Amino acid sequence: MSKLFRAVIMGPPGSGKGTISERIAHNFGLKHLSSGDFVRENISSKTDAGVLAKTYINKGLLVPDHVMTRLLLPRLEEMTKYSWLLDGFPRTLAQAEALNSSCDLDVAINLNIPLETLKERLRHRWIHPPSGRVYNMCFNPPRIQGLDDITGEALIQQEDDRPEALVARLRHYKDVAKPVIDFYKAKGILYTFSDTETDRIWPNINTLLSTKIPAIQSDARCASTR
Ligand SMILES: Nc1nc2c(ncn2[C@@H]2O[C@H](COP(=O)(O)OP(=O)(O)O)[C@@H](O)[C@H]2O)c(=O)[nH]1
Ligand SMILES: Nc1ccn([C@@H]2O[C@H](COP(=O)(O)OP(=O)(O)O)[C@@H](O)[C@H]2O)c(=O)n1
Repeated sequence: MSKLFRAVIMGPPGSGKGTISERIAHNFGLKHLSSGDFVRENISSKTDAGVLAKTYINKGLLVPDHVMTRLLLPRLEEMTKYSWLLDGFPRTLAQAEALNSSCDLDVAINLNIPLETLKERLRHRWIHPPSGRVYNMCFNPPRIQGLDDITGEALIQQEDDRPEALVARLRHYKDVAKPVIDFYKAKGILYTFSDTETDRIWPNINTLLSTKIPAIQSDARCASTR
């Protein structure tokens, strides 16, 4: 049987994980699994995990490991036939270890973006919650201001992108990410990309994945979930 491709993409809030994941999903035909979207779906449908998660997100904190793994791992079990890219999970060493016991990763992409760039981007980030589509009023604005390109529905700014929650999120990210980065470095699968622009990072990621993915059988591929 041919091998499926499994990757994670890590980086602080605003580092471009969602933007780059969409490009990867589109170019390489992987499933893009966004942990942030899973959390938001659970919040909207008011599941127990969603109600609990919301109390942390509103404070700019990470959702506890046991809640995140309970949300995420069952979704991965539904994906055993597919190649996928997991965006935003793991965020902590405990999550990385839980993931490690359920599957073998091929690549861990780590986005290293300066703090000032992150702050600036998130100030301008607007999303369309039902689809998870992400816009930026400067970098990729919607065709009509304030409205989603596909549905014409209103865009919103997420509570946790507001400046009060943002600084706490960014600080917390740094503390918890270091052991995860070290974990993947020790496994020899860590690839770090540093720049202020997604468009400069993207060609390097594209080249890396082109060397890793061709071996995958075409019927194991599938379109992005979005
Ligand atoms: N100015 C600028 N904005 C970007 C760039 N890359 C992504 N963005 C925007 O920055 C925000 C954060 O990107 P996103 O992909 O949501 O990051 P994530 O939080 O890591 O998933 C979004 O509004 C993106 O449209 C870039 O190179 N330049
Ligand atoms: N592994 C994860 C993933 C998301 N989350 C929470 O869900 C929020 C939204 O996730 P996201 O990946 O869309 O957003 P960013 O924080 O990258 O902008 C995060 O800010 C965290 O509060 C978490 O706590 N742990």
